[in-house]
Amino acid sequence: MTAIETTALTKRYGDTLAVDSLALQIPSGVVYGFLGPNGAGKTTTMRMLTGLLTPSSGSARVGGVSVTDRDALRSQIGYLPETPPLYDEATAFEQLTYAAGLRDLPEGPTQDRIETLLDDFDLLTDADDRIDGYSKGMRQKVAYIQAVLHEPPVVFLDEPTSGLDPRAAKTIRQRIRGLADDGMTVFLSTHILPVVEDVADTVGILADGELIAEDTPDSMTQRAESGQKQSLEDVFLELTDTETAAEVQPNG
Ligand SMILES: Nc1ncnc2c1ncn2[C@@H]1O[C@H](COP(=O)(O)OP(=O)(O)OP(=O)(O)O)[C@@H](O)[C@H]1O
Repeated sequence: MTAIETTALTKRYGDTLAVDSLALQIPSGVVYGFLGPNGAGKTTTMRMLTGLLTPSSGSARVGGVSVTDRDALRSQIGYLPETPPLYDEATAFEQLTYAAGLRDLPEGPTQDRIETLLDDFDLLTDADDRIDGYSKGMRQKVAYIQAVLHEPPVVFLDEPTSGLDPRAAKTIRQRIRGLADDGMTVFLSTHILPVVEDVADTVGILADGELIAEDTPDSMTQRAESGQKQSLEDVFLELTDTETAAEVQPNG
């Protein structure tokens, strides 16, 4: 089944073409690494795919639901945005219980699941403290749990390891892989390329709102001429270097 499908998806902000006729076909059960330089249009794409921003033109379906059908979309997706929506005055327990309530999750099993997830991220002993006393990494952990609590078929993660210590970052990496292995689809945007190299099944590179490359990490990093491997970072820098790109233009 196709988890994310976009057709000529486009977003303009005045004269700025932020996303330009994007065509994606992402099957269920994969981790899709969505890369691009600053300002490439990644956040704009994710906001359209999560129903937070109306496309200027084109269409998109997530979990079989049109992104314009926001009510139906809510149960299909989880979203960890760059700036997580948390209530500073709430404790982690309260925040997650509230999020579960908004989604009508059954109380008993959900409380157990919240506790298990908090424990997995070493947060259980802090779970009754207010979020305004949390470090950036602790907030990030709560926001991640909130995004996956209802086990949505498709989850969008924007820089999920931001502010996390190496152990917590490793836990998230393993979980991302685990989610996909359980059949969920993970749309992952990050500037930390080794994370993508490690967990992604497919990598898409966006530049100036256009998808300029899409392949498996292995194929992308295999040098066609020499047969040698290069890093995903090298590939990214080569593909998104506008000066190099201009140099290889015919007659350029
Ligand atoms: N609300 C807005 N109003 C006007 N222009 C915007 C708005 N949001 C984004 N843009 C512009 O759209 C383009 C894409 O921005 P976007 O935030 O989607 O990029 P990004 O790939 O997520 O960047 P980053 O990696 O820096 O987070 C940029 O040129 C940006 O200036």
